[in-house]
Amino acid sequence: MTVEQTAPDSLPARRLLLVHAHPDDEVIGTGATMAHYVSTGAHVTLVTCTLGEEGEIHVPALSQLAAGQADQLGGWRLVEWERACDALGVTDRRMLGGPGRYRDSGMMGLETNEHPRAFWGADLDEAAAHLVEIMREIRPQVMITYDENGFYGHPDHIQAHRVAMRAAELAGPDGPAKIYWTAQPLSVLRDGMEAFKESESNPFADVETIDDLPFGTPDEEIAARIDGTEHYAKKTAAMRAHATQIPDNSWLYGMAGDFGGEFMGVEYYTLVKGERGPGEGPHKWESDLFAGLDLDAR
Ligand SMILES: CC(=O)N[C@H]1[C@@H](O[C@@H]2[C@H](O)[C@H](O)[C@@H](O)[C@H](O)[C@H]2O)O[C@H](CO)[C@@H](O)[C@@H]1O
Ligand SMILES: [Zn+2]
Repeated sequence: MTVEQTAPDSLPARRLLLVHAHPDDEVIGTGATMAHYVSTGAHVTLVTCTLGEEGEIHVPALSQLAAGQADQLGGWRLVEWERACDALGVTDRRMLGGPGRYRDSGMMGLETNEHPRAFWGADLDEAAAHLVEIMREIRPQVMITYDENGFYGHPDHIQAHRVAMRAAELAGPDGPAKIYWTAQPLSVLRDGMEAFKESESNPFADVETIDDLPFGTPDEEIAARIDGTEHYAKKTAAMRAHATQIPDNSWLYGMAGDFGGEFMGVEYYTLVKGERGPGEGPHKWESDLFAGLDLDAR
């Protein structure tokens, strides 16, 4: 956990800020991207908004930590999160407002959404102010967060989107010049559905077509494709650190098993602020989130 301020003049030239909702989101959606930028010398700052107190527990020996029993899952996931960040090489990792300030709201519509510290009910400008403070310290040129649906509709993901976008607005010139939202191209989802058809743990088992999924972006609306396949071992180690959330038989390991494919090793983004830099392929996808930026300008 980074607690001391980072001296502005000690910052590397490229600075990436990621805003996620729960411990484990960072690796599932952006683990390869984070490992890639750490390995190429950029400063990567992860801000996670809750401790994930309301999560499932896939480690039977820890089942009594659950919210309805000892209510210690948040503290345990904090340690999982630190270990996952260590595996990715991310040293600057922070909880929004400090560990425990905002609580995991649970799935949409549950009573836990009304908990007095539930992130879903947080005051937007108060929560954004914590992030503005980090932006003023780090001055990230690039920020990654979720789309307005939080990628799949979880209240904490939707709130993380709102807080991140509000903070970028309030931070003015210290805010990011480019903002990306996590995305999955429809072509990759289609390939994934085909690839998992015969698989025992199939994430697509409950859907007829990819149109039934709460996420998916037309390929032509994707702006960036970040290839982190060389960081296979780091991403898998980071996923294993989140053992309460990602069981050993998770379909995610099936995707990671095909790490060289367009699944876990490659991550995609839409660009919602800033100019798209030079790109490749039929849709001119950027292969670098800092493409087109004048890094000396900040
Ligand atoms: C990836 C992610 O955002 N996970 C959240 C999510 O977890 C889901 C939740 O436990 C649900 O009850 C399960 O059926 C589903 O499989 C899980 O992905 O919501 C949790 C509660 O808010 C959160 O702790 C977890 O990080
Ligand atoms: Zn989440």
